Amino acid sequence: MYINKAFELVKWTEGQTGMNPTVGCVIVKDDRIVGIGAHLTEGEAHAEVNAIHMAGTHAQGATLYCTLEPCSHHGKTPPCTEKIVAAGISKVVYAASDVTLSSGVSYMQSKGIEVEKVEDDAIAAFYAPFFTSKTSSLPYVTIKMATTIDGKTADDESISKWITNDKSRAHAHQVRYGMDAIMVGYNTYKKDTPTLDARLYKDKRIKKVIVTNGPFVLNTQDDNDYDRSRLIIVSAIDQHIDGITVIHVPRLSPEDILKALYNERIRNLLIEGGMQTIRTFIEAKCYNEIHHYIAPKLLGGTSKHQFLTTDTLSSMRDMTHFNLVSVNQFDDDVLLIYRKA
Ligand SMILES: NC(=O)C1=CN([C@@H]2O[C@H](COP(=O)(O)OP(=O)(O)OC[C@H]3O[C@@H](n4cnc5c(N)ncnc54)[C@H](OP(=O)(O)O)[C@@H]3O)[C@@H](O)[C@H]2O)C=CC1
Ligand SMILES: Nc1c(N[C@@H]2O[C@H](COP(=O)(O)O)[C@@H](O)[C@H]2O)[nH]c(=O)[nH]c1=O
Ligand SMILES: [Zn+2]
Repeated sequence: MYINKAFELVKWTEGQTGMNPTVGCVIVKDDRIVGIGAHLTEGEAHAEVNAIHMAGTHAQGATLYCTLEPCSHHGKTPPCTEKIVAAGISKVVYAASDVTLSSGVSYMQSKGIEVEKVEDDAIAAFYAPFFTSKTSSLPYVTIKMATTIDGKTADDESISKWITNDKSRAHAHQVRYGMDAIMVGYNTYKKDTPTLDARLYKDKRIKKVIVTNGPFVLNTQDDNDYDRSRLIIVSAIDQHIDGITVIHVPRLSPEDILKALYNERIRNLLIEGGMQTIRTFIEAKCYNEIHHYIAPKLLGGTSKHQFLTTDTLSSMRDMTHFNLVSVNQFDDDVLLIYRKA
């Protein structure tokens, strides 16, 4: 139960720790919370250190609950395990193992601290993108699309607002909130001038990435009211645009685009379309999850704006399989979340 309180702190501070994971920590003594802490800013104190600071002398003999295994390495700050020992904590409970760093568990145990790992599916799922990205040095890629039941993403005039209902779109904003960047193809940018923010959460931090063969020209609407520092243009041609980050990726392959975005400190990437862009990432197998919102509507027509068309039809033998992760319902809409099998 206290581990869930530590996870609440993670949800409050999600998205503000740059390349570091968001971590929450609660210190409990005699069934009373004596310290709480979160990692608030990259380069500054870790969650455990903030919680220990708050607990003061109450940390002596207390149990520390942390969403992530306490670190044991000298990074931008000293190891939390040393602070935990020095503070006199007698038990540490954590949920997610830090697979990218050497473990501090045996060090804490050697100092007489009881250490327990609890299994928590929600916390494990929360950290999976972080560790996947850190071990691959590529962003964790979520592809999102909103379609009718016949798989259409826009009408004949390329208008797509709106296929899904308000609740689905509010959920999509919640997903956006956890992202470092949202990417669309140039056609979607030209057609929609999407804001690609999590405005329901008053979030202005997420980068907006547009992929183009170039040259890129800013839409009038963006020219007037857009914070240019949020824009990243991934372009096949070298181009300079005042106040905007333009990354030159000559071949524009999904692999090269992802490497370039990781170098821009993007760990968690949402690709929102359009379907030409999504197709190149699906065909190159450059994604980790697919979020498919389906509205109970039909648009009909041929292959135009069909969410996925490919040159060849797979055989039963070599078709792509997915694992269904979850099914969510928003009034009449559904959201299916898949991962590669
Ligand atoms: N329902 C939904 O979920 C969504 C619907 N939409 C709708 O989809 C429509 C637009 O989709 P669509 O026409 O498929 O286009 P896209 O938005 O996918 O844009 C395609 C263009 O992006 C550039 N591009 C993207 N990736 C690459 C790459 N890897 N290599 C080279 N160029 C790349 C190229 O532009 P260029 O060569 O010109 O530089 C390409 O022609 C709009 O009507 C929009 O409203 C969009 C998003 C989501
Ligand atoms: N049409 C459609 C979506 N479309 C996506 O949302 C973008 C607009 O985002 P914004 O300008 O931030 O509100 C649009 O360009 C496309 O990427 N999303 C959905 O959840 N449901 C929908 O029916
Ligand atoms: Zn630490």
